[in-house]
Amino acid sequence: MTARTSSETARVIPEATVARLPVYLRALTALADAGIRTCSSEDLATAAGVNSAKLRKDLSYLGSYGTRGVGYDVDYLRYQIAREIGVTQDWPVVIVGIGNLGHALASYSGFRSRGFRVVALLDADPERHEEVVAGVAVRPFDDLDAIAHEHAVAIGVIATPAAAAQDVADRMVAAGITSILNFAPAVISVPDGVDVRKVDLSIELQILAYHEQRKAHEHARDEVAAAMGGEA
Ligand SMILES: NC(=O)c1ccc[n+]([C@@H]2O[C@H](COP(=O)([O-])OP(=O)(O)OC[C@H]3O[C@@H](n4cnc5c(N)ncnc54)[C@H](O)[C@@H]3O)[C@@H](O)[C@H]2O)c1
Repeated sequence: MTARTSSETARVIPEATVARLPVYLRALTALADAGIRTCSSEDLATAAGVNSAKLRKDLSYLGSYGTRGVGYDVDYLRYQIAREIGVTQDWPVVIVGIGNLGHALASYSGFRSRGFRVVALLDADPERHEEVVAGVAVRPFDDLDAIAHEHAVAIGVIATPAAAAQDVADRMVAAGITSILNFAPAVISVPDGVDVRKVDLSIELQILAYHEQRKAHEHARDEVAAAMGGEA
């Protein structure tokens, strides 16, 4: 998604910082759940898995600098980040394609606790209609327009096969949806003003495979070097 601006100050936050804000929010929630009221930037950086200089720079975009010797107030920083991301408000979401992945997404309780309310599950297959997943009935895909308008839906999730993804995206855009989370392995085009985020776990696995391969090469090289050192 594009960088958000706060309604109060209209600052533009770099995209890389925006991507880390939810990580800080999750880390702060864990600290708050553990009863921790204040934390240093080092504590928070460790909990979030980033370095503390980067964390301080990121939080400075929110106008949050902490208090010298005290650190950050956990609850207040949570509120500031949640407000910046926009999760202090309720976001109605529709999920299209209620197969294996759609079921898993629809059943995930973590969306609601982060401010995302699944208002509808839609599928083109009549055999899926009237099934209820996590308390929400699966409805015909053709109901998208009516539902999007009724609930002022801004965010749509695509969990259909790749071949259907562009058509689903077009229908979402026509229904007034301006942010799309696409799980289908397809590149979709959307008009200006519509944000698309793509999630592809197989790409993440391939990145890990690359690192595994590099580690294996380094290990083999070290072994050869050790063997040659032993011969000398
Ligand atoms: N991004 C990831 O990491 C990731 C992980 C797993 C699966 N996927 C992708 O997610 C998608 C769904 O996978 P799945 O295993 O749930 O598939 P699935 O076949 O179990 O479910 C797909 C559902 O989409 C529905 N559908 C098909 N065309 C439609 C249309 N035009 N409008 C509305 N609904 C439609 C089908 O009826 C079906 O219920 C696939 O594209 C798959 O490649 C992505």
